[in-house]
Amino acid sequence: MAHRFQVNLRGVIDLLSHHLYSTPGVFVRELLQNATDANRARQHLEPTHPGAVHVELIEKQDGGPPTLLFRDEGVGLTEEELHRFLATIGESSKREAIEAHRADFIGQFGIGLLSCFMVCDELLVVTRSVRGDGSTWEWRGRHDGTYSVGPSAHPMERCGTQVFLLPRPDAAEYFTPERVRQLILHYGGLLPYPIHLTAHGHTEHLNSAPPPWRRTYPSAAARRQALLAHGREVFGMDFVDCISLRAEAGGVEGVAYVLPFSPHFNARQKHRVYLKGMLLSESAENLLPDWAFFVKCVVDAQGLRPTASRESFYEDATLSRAREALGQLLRQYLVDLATEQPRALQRLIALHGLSVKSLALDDDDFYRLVIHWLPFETTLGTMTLEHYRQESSTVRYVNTLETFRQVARVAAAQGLCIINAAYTHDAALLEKLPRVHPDAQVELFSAARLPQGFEELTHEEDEAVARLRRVAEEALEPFRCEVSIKKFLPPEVPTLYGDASDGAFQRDLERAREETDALYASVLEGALGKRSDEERPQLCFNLRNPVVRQLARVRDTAQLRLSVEMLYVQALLLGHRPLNAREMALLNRGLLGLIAARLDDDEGTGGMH
Ligand SMILES: Nc1ncnc2c1ncn2[C@@H]1O[C@H](COP(=O)(O)OP(=O)(O)OP(=O)(O)O)[C@@H](O)[C@H]1O
Repeated sequence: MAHRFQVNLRGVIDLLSHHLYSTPGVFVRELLQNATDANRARQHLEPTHPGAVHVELIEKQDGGPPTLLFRDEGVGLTEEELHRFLATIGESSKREAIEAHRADFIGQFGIGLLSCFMVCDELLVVTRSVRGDGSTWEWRGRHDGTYSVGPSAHPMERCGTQVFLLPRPDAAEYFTPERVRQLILHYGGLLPYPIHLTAHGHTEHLNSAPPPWRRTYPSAAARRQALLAHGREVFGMDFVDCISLRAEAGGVEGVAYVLPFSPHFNARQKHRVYLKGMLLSESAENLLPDWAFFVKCVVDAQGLRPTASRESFYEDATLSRAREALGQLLRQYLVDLATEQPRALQRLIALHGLSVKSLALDDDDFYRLVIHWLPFETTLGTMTLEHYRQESSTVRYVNTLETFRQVARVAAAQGLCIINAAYTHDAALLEKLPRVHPDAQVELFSAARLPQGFEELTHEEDEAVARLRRVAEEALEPFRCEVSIKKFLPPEVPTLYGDASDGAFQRDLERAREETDALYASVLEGALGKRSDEERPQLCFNLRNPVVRQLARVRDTAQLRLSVEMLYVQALLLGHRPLNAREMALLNRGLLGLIAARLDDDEGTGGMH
């Protein structure tokens, strides 16, 4: 025999309140939404019906928390509908509506009314249907899952529905006039039907003004001021600029605000989104393309679908078309800035360079428009690509921070401009340059090439450093590092360590070999074995440096070797390259050697008293 599932209502309410809804206050949203949907459904039958929502706090004689009443003049419910739609979780009349009308409703899941049980133990619905025989019916539902239906002792004069909420003592805070007013404005401030609130004998029309982007203004400047003021009110910050949004797909309308600070890379902004005038979420993330993280939006959508929690939009084809259209508007904003207000664009790039770079990477036309405005860090300071290309026909860049650190000082002293493209998107943007501007030359710069431009030694100098060269070659042979001695600027730099672009990779391989087991080591060995002599790293000594000149005169071979080893390790450390085990040992030996030599000196001269 088949049995029916039993649903424990308390459990379901608990589930909703803890996992689906962010706060008990959402019951106001659900009731406003039901009243709005009921008004709409009635307008489908009687197009001239005006529709309104009345909310009232009815004081109790005993001084206890007032009863809250939501009243509409919508379609109402028949006795049969009360049983079907109110007593069955997941049943919704809106799902049955014909396709053309279904999209007009906000509700669709048949669970919204349950949210009332987060703040009350008993719910009374009194209703008179436009489709019924004129009688008034009552449905009384309780949090324990029981309900009763019967004819009402208080017949309604007009069709519509009244929902009475009898507060639970611990939820009394939701039943004060201030709180109800604030919740109505928060969730329903943009709803298309007038919402009236009556409390202490006073009635107020709460949503009299249309949303700021739909109002008319005497001038574009007045509109901009009003929209920025709205942004300040909603998000509590002063935005740099505002961009009007409108997308046919999903019927989206609203404003995007340009953030006054640089957000984290790819930090998805939380947008305030309304669905048919009802606040859906203050933290919707999926509305804009990923690159557009420089704006925060307020939008109202007529044709997007909510998720069951109502707190974001459902990912479907319409949402993706809407996202695409909104992205186009933001792109157009940037294009207009580039062509009409380049200074404003530069200010925006200074704040939101990452967003702009990210879009330029995906979009060739936009790239062409903005690439020359984009700033890059170079060995000669930060400059735009336009500035760079005025100075040098070939764009040279390095793609790791280590290489940049290694070459920056020396390259700058030679007047060589090299871009640090280790930042997000920079290397990819530069590599794209010749594709978009065929005359541009772009080159990945290798630190090993830097010494090629250094001044060669004279014959006498060459002879004077012969010993230094020999000792250095022997000392660095175990590290497969070659030695050269030249003259370069600045004189304060004693050595420059340079390797080909894959040098760092080779060093990583060597370090990995030290740290892995035999089997894996043999695999790495294969990779290392392929390395040719041309790829060997090089330590270039600078004879302009006083220490190096002094070294050339040192007679004691052991002392000379120790100094060379220390300069080698120092050069690696300056490039922020991790040391391998042998290099660590070298550093330790060198430091201890220097300390010992210093102590010997002190003892010799009677340094300790
Ligand atoms: N004010 C009202 N006037 C007429 N019918 C109503 C009213 N409130 C609720 N109903 C009926 O009760 C049903 C269930 O309402 P409920 O709020 O639980 O779900 P829903 O609005 O259909 O969907 P959702 O869970 O998405 O809100 C509705 O589909 C509607 O038929």
